[in-house]
Amino acid sequence: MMARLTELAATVRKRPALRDLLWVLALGLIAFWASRPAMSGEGITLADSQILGSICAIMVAAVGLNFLVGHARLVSLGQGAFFAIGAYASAWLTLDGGWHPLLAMVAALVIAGVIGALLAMASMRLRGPSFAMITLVVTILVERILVEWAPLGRLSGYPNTLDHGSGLLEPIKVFGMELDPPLFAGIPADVILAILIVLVVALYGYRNVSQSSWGRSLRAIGTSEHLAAHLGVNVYARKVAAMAVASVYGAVGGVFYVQVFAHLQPESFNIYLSITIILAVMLGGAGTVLGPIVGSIVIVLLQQTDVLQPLVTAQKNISESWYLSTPGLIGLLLILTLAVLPQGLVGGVQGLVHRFRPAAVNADVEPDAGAAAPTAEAAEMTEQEESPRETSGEDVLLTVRGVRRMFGGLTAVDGVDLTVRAGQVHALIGPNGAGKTTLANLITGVYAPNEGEIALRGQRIDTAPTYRIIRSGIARTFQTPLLFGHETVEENVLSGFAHTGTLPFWKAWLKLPSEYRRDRVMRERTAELMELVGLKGFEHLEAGSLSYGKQRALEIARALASDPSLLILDEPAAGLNTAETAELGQLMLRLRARGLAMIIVEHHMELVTMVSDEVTCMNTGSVLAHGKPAEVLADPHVVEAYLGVSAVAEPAGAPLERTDNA
Ligand SMILES: Nc1ncnc2c1ncn2[C@@H]1O[C@H](COP(=O)(O)OP(=O)(O)OP(=O)(O)O)[C@@H](O)[C@H]1O
Repeated sequence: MMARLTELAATVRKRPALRDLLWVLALGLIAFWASRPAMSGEGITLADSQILGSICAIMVAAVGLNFLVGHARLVSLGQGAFFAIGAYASAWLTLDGGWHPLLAMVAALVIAGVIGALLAMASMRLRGPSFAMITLVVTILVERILVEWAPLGRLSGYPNTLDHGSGLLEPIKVFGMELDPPLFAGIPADVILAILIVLVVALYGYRNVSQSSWGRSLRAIGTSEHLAAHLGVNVYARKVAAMAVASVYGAVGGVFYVQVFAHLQPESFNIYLSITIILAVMLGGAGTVLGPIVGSIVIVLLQQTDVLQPLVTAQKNISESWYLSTPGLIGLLLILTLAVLPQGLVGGVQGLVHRFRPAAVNADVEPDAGAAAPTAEAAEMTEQEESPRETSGEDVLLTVRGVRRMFGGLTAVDGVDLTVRAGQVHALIGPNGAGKTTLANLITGVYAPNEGEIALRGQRIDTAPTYRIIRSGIARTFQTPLLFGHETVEENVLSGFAHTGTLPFWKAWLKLPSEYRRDRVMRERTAELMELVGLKGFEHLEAGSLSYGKQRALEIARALASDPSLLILDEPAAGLNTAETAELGQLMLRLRARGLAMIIVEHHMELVTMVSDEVTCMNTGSVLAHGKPAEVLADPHVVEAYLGVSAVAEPAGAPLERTDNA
């Protein structure tokens, strides 16, 4: 029985379409179960309909906020403001504008999305507390506008039959069905059903996005914007889009609210609403798919039912004057939960599952055999690949001409020339502070040169932003590995595909069949890359749990996922032991054999000698020597720059040892 269940689970895991279908079915069943009291003969009580409606409204707003807070790590205290915009705009357009209610609802979402995007454009250069403060101010501002702007003030207490003559609105007619008068409390049965259907659709799209390359791009932004740009993501545009999407989801919550409560008053949309939504995300587990869903249910039940009443009574029995009422108890429970489970309820459970999973998933991997060396298949692949290279070695891929970069009074790179040919490895060496990393940063657009030109295949790239340079065929790794530490090895490699930067939101949301196909291709390629770099069997481990050597291999696999024509490796051997360095050398030779051009910034001279075709030595920002590895490493000026002593005192051609960063 158990074996069958495990087999079944494995089958489901391997079939994404089946898994997604089961997810939607499960959601649908829960929604159906939740709507039954409302649809039964007697009907749902007003109180229960409002609890259910609140759960739906907070849930949809919370999953939208999760894009910002959980994935992109942009803490927004403004989700309540977009909730309010959705509620008021849909009510106002229906009531005062005389719009068809459905059209008014759609327009309300568009208005919220546009306001969200404009706010993002104005504030997205900010991060951390500054961004949170801006969103807090927006929440307060929106509440004040609702209180003080006369046309909206008239909506308070809606439906106000005296002001609007709208005692009983016409039913909404949709697909031949008639929904009971909208915005009118007391007859909410089919309104609840409609809300549940919209909720299931919204959650399905939310899950699709979270698990897609679009979701990965947000997590990349949350980890490091520098990294995200090097994965081909237009960070600014993606943050604006994420804010707009989150705002629309917030507004959907407001639209739900209006339909269920049929009552608008500004106090319902103050800062506590924003706090409730963000708490739902954090309590459930920011960044997880299920977290905000679970968090919303828990927080609304705690706030709106009397589950905590026995605790209040128990305290009162001890002291009539000193006790915590429901809001105080909710606060205390939240603090305790987050103290025990900092990743939230769902995040905490997932963390536990991960802790026990590696042993099972990697039971077939022998720690040292599988871990330290590429598999036999990879070795075989290597032999085939190490046949003569197809590139001529004469095709110029990258040219750097007279590039200069200054930081204040310091010239970090001073008139450097460099040529990298297709399929060749070009090593950049030089003592600490020579300007090597700055040159790599100039090539990938982190800095713009003050003077000079950089061109890839003859096309100038020195004025292009990083994400465009990456998309034109350059990939890189970093001096200190930049990985998604809490995500699996496989997810890290998947984030390297160009799709992370180019997938449109609507395609991620809808997840059309073409996306399933693309996902399968990316996963197959990911498996090949992991085998190539010696990470086979590590797919499901957390990247942060890998050894330093494996982390560097993972960074290389991720960089290779974009299928670059030039790979820049910044000190790939730093922190590796001798065996790991030798393995890295073998990997680089295999990549070179495949025709991949590389720039390697490195201090490890054995590795440089082993893999490079040309070497450029920099010192104090300038090129000191350039040529074949043996010539450059034996150059007395290079020896002197490294050892800090006159080369005359050294025996000619003495092997150069690293003196720094060992
Ligand atoms: N963003 C920056 N702002 C100011 N100074 C910088 C910046 N980046 C680099 N520098 C300076 O530019 C010089 C060159 O630094 P760079 O990191 O390029 O050297 P490097 O050759 O890569 O050294 P290492 O081998 O230690 O990595 C150093 O003096 C450094 O302090």
